[in-house]
Amino acid sequence: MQLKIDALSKTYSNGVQAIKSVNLTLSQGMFGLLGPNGAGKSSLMRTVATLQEPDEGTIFLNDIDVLKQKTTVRQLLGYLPQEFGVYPKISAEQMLDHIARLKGVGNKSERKDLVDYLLNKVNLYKDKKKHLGTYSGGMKQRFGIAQALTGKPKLIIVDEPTAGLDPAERNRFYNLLSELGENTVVILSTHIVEDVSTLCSHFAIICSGEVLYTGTPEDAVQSLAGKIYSKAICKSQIDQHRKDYRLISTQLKSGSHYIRIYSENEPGNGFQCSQPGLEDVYFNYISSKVDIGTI
Ligand SMILES: Nc1ncnc2c1ncn2[C@@H]1O[C@H](COP(=O)(O)OP(=O)(O)OP(=O)(O)O)[C@@H](O)[C@H]1O
Repeated sequence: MQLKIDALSKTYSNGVQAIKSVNLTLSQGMFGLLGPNGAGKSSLMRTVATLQEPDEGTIFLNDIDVLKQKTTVRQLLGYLPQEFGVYPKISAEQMLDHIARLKGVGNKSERKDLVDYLLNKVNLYKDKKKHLGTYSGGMKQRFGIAQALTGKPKLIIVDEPTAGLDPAERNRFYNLLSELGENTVVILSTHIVEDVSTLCSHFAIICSGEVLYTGTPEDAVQSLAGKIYSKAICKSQIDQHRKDYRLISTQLKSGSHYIRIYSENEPGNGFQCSQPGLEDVYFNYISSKVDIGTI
């Protein structure tokens, strides 16, 4: 399976250009689409999920023309949108049964087996009779994955699934997502760097509708080796350092302000060379587009 996006653009009627000539090629496995709020991730996801039209460009899933063969794509698609509404007075079991029926599983016992299998997979089997309205945020997200997996999808899109989950539930969710990549293209849209470093073999950084980087997390981090420097400073010195250096992030740790800068050469002035991380890669690209103080 391969998903190929070429020269995709979208401008909304209010004039916001949410996608700017995006080119991306995704193979099977987990692909992270990383970007700050408003980067255009959901616009891109909705377009790939056949829910909105671009102004220009093409998307192919193998030889299927995604923008033209919508019904074919929908049969192969599992989608967990950012805003995943549930019917509060229906149990998980009833809802999944209904979704399986909509996805064409007509035989009742086959459907029951499928629903049980999926609920077991997302660790909700024991809660299957509970109304969805009583589920916690993490349980709802796991249910969202179960519904996205109904019908053996070849393309799975999960849009910011870990936002708002506590660390334990996020871990549970990571484990679940890590199993999805085999034989499918999985696109995970997120603004959380850890989501990408934990799960994704490939990723892209997107900001203001543009793809700024695409590759593996390892290569991205390696490209910054020996170029990230850090030091602790007073808050009042931040603005001056912002002027003097290419400041890529500031962090408050135990009451002290730590800054990280990108520099091709040894900057002196008390800076220590620091091991780069994926967060540095992210901020390094994003800071070229937006004021990191606003991220
Ligand atoms: N239906 C719409 N009409 C007009 N503008 C829109 C619409 N949907 C999104 N936008 C704008 O397009 C830009 C990209 O938004 P989008 O939701 O795709 O980004 P995102 O990366 O998913 O952000 P977030 O993480 O906040 O959801 C933003 O400026 C947003 O305000």
